Amino acid sequence: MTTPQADTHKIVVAARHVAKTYKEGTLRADVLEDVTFEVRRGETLAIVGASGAGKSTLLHIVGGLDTLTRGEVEIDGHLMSTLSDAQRGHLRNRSLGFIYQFHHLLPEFTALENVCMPLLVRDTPIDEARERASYLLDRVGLAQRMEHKPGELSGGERQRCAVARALVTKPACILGDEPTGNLDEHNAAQVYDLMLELNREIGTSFVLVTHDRRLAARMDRVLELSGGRMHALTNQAA
Ligand SMILES: Nc1ncnc2c1ncn2[C@@H]1O[C@H](COP(=O)(O)OP(=O)(O)OP(=O)(O)O)[C@@H](O)[C@H]1O
Repeated sequence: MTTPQADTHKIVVAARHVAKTYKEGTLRADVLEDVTFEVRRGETLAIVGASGAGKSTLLHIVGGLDTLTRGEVEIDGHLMSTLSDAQRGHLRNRSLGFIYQFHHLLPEFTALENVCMPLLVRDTPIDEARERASYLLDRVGLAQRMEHKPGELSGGERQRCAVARALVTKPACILGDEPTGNLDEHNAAQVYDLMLELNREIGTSFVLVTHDRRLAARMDRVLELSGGRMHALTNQAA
């Protein structure tokens, strides 16, 4: 079995010369001009940048949720552009996990059911799904909250549940768009602690978009998106 430390040279996400232009009638916005970056197995990367710089657009493209105008994206060794829609969907489900600013948990299901869901849709036997989901909920400090529905959890607890749900399939990389943007400083730091702990334990890479330079500085590398391009920043606390 591959240990988290092994194979750290493997590239799990690569964006090469990615460009994105939005066109609506005569309006044209060149949001991404030439974006290139790579993420290695187990690496944590923060993407910062001004509002409107194109961070969410980039994450959507990398996650296969939006199309690019030019360039290419490779996930876990597969070039997205060479895949059919079904294959792309399959790759996304198998290799990527997503965490958003708002948890997107299903309100009518318990925390345990929410975390089991990504495994059940892949036909994992229910007992195995429950065991894996319970383990992760325990790891994010929700062992006593598994039977609670999202409405019965605090904001921080809901976000920790979303972290467990994103990691339950052991994806190669998690993409997070302001995953703690809705939390106060204390809860945001706690969720980052957990993500970094689980990153070390499971070996899943993280690419997180954040406005918070201090949280960004806790990642292995920080890249700034500006002028439609990526710029490496020295990683030091703000
Ligand atoms: N579907 C769309 N059609 C046209 N323009 C869009 C569309 N989606 C985003 N844009 C524009 O692309 C630019 C980048 O938007 P994006 O949401 O990627 O920025 P961001 O860096 O994530 O910003 P923020 O930090 O405020 O969330 C913005 O100017 C936005 O108005």
